Amino acid sequence: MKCVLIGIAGGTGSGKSTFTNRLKDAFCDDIAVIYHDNYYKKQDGISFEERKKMNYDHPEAFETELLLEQLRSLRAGEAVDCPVYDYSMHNRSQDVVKVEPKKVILVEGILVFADERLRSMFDIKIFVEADADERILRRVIRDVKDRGRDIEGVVEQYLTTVKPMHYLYVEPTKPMADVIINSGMNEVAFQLVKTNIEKILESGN
Ligand SMILES: Nc1ncnc2c1ncn2[C@@H]1O[C@H](COP(=O)(O)OP(=O)(O)O)[C@@H](O)[C@H]1O
Ligand SMILES: Nc1ccn([C@@H]2O[C@H](COP(=O)(O)O)[C@@H](O)[C@H]2O)c(=O)n1
Repeated sequence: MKCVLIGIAGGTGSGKSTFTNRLKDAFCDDIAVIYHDNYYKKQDGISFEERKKMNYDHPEAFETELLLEQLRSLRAGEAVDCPVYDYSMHNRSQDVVKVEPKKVILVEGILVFADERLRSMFDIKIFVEADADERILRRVIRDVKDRGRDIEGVVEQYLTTVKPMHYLYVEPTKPMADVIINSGMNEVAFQLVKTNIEKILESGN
């Protein structure tokens, strides 16, 4: 079975997960979805207070080697146990999620195009963009509602690490994408990608 890997990158709050989850809802178990965030390095030996202060927007924050290894396994037709990240603890949880090999695999994350080894595995590269002010406003609401954060902490983290790392590592990957979409809610972009995936799933390879 030929496996098609689709990378979905973009800044924090741009709408990557929104776009990815719409595709997942459309195709359910016919496709696999992997989130780079689940591959943030394990930080068991560091206190919660220390973990809180770490830079989570630098490529070194991720165990990308494990993601590469698991994507190779999936391409070879083997199921993998993906790690699961707990944002409220700033650490990996004890859980794993079994992901079965599929003909189409979506890989989503802020930095999935920043690592050349990962970038070169993608057959299709999509970048979701949104203005920085919209992204941070969405992030404040999401982080407080869903990720156990307070407003002061979100603002401090944004100014010290998220914003500078975005311009150093995320934004420069935008021109590397095959397609740049202006919103995770863009219906035309969604239909184009959906049709493409349908064709891949219908093809006999
Ligand atoms: N175009 C949009 N308009 C309004 N809200 C949006 C839009 N895109 C995403 N959101 C909301 O913003 C938040 C962050 O979006 P998300 O898709 O999780 O971004 P990302 O995965 O890129 O960080 C979510 O609560 C989502 O519902
Ligand atoms: N412990 C952590 C780990 C990551 N983050 C932030 O998550 C952002 C990436 O996820 P998106 O859904 O927003 O793309 C990234 O910008 C990290 O700063 C965190 O806050 N805490």
